[in-house]
Amino acid sequence: MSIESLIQSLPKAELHLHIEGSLEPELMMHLAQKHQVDLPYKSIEQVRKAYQFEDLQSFLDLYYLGASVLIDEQDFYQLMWQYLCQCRAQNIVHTEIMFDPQTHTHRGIGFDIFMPGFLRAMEVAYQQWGQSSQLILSFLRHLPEQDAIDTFVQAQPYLHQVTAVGLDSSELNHPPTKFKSVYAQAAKKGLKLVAHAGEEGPPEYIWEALNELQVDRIDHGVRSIEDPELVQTLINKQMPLTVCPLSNTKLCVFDDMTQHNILSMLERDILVTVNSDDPSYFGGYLNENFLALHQAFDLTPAQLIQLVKNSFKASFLDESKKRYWLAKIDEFANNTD
Ligand SMILES: Nc1ncnc2[nH]cnc12
Ligand SMILES: [Zn+2]
Repeated sequence: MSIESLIQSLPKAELHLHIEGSLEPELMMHLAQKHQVDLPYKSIEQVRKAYQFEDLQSFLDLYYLGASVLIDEQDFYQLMWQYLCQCRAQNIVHTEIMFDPQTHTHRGIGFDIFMPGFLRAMEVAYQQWGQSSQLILSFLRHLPEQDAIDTFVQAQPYLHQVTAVGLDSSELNHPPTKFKSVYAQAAKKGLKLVAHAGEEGPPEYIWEALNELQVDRIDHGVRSIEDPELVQTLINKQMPLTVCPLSNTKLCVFDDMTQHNILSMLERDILVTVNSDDPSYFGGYLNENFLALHQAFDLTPAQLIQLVKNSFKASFLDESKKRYWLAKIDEFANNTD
């Protein structure tokens, strides 16, 4: 079987996906028209043309602008539904989805609007084809910690439907330690903890996420390679990194895909996984990320299978489900030798 067919047909998990970053230009333009939101784009082509980024902030500016078209429950339903349909098309059997409440509450759109929309789509996808999905509530790190604490209070009625909390948005000058109290509150409620660290920020931020926030996973973490002691710690702890290759090249974290360090990290036995981050802004969903890695590095089937297995190992699925999918992948790999 070709590696392209293997990428498509292996059952996969995705662990780093911002639902607001899956807003396709078509839906954005449709919702802008529906709600009379004034966007600086006249056509879908113009939206796509605007997606040239020089760093994380230049992307975030357009990402928040795009999210401004999401207003009512049906909009959030449609957004989630379209992503879950992509999961089905790409054979992503389990997904852990980040959402940014403050992006919406700051515009007067509350949890009572977006949560029912997200949850309804997740339920329909589960009923229709058994799609497995979980939610990660992510705090915006460019805002004060008190804002995150207030957001966490607003989230209380929905916490039983949330698996983890996360930390995203502008990384530089907003170290993980800033959010120590709200992470302690989330841990007390039994939530899992993840945080973006070492995307643009220094290895020190990854240390802080580990030691101060006590995270279960690091989102990105590609700058860990600059600190040998940190690398050894990640290996010893088998701390998962949710790496996003197309995102990293689009945001100029690496000059091009051949410079990416995910395969060197894999070789060193760091628990790296492949993810799409914000697929409509970065030019591809999960399979396109694997294909881009294949084009740059000529992936072997063994490397691909290891990366896919890592995503299940690093997931928040219960142990029996993890074992089920890991066995399925082994079975698949043995039958396609
Ligand atoms: N790659 C990324 N880094 C930080 N915040 C984000 N929000 C959406 N995508 C993000
Ligand atoms: Zn991200």
